[in-house]
Amino acid sequence: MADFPPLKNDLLLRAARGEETERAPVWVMRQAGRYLPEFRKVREDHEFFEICRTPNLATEITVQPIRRYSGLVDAAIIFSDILVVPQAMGMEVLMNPGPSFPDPLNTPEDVAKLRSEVDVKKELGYVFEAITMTRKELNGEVPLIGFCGAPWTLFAYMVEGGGSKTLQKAKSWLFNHPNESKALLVRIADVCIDFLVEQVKAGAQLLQVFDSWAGELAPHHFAEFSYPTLQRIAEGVKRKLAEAGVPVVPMTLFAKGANQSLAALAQGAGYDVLGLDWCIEPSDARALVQGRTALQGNMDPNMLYGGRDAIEREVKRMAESFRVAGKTKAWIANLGHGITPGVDPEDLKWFFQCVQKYSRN
Ligand SMILES: Cc1c2[nH]c(c1CCC(=O)O)Cc1[nH]c(c(CCC(=O)O)c1C)Cc1[nH]c(c(CCC(=O)O)c1C)Cc1[nH]c(c(C)c1CCC(=O)O)C2
Repeated sequence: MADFPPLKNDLLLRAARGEETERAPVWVMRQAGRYLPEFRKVREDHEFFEICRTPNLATEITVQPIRRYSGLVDAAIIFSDILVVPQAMGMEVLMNPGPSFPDPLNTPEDVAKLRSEVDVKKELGYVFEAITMTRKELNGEVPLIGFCGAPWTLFAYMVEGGGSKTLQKAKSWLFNHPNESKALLVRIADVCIDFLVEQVKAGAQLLQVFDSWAGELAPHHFAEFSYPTLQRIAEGVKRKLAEAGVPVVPMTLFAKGANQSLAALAQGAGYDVLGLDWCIEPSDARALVQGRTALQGNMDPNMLYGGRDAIEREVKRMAESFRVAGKTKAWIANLGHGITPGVDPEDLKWFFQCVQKYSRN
């Protein structure tokens, strides 16, 4: 592993380990994105996946919000996309403007079109290069988060061929071909494990798994189809890191909409942090996880369109609801999903400032 500048702000890592912190660390999902004029400027000249594949561009965009919000934001997340894993498995993915797969998996026979062995170093080496380059560029200012999509969410994109309101095709697979579906979910999980392990070797200091479509499944279907592969990833990553003699990093699971499954996830999925969407009261989530995991979240991203007073009231309320016995502890402040393109960057700055103010112990 490369030698990196010492970390100056470890709030994120301490909160992820369940510790009390002087204030809550804060970052937001999609913080390097279209709401930032400096991001849109780079996008004028470069395609989305071109940026992902060009380490110095991915590095530049990853650090844009860290520069703009210096001292206010406590983590960077590597600029990439969850759909680089289906690409590594041999699928073509376009971004125009949403994701689309020209040749999705229509039937279980189509699985034969995927690469039988995926060498993540060969297919996704550009991500690892970007991570190493970003760690150097960050100069220890904040920790760097690596990530991947959850098998169920990736499976849904690979079968649907893009976004979908109903997930009719993906669910038809689950219900008509449960065994083939589970086999594919495990195959995706195993690529995710190698991908996350290599991200840590390249310099990622915390890992997040995004199960954006978790809430589309009935809780018992989530338990049957998604949970086992989420557990496989947490177990596999931690075991492989330990075997390689690499310090194990904290892992976050963001299973959007799976609030019914929080207690089960905290019990046995193997993650250090569970991310929350805004549809659950933080104090209720605390009761469900019983102190077994830290929590991340969870302001409704659309609150950022509500004006400064509303943002301030909401952050104050959220910070109180996340407290444990009156203290800020085991909490990573964030939105309940990604920030959207229309947000005024100054309103996000206000959100960060409010978190710093109201989460102080
Ligand atoms: C489902 C999903 C995707 N990608 C991702 C998810 C899981 C999180 C979630 O649920 O939002 C994860 C993701 N995508 C992106 C990141 C980068 C890191 C970050 O700042 O959070 C991360 C962590 C960049 C991106 N990924 C994408 C953009 C915008 C693309 C552009 O610049 O035109 C960015 C900044 C494109 C993307 N990528 C994806 C979609 C559906 C879209 C189009 C819709 C949209 O724009 O929000 C797939």
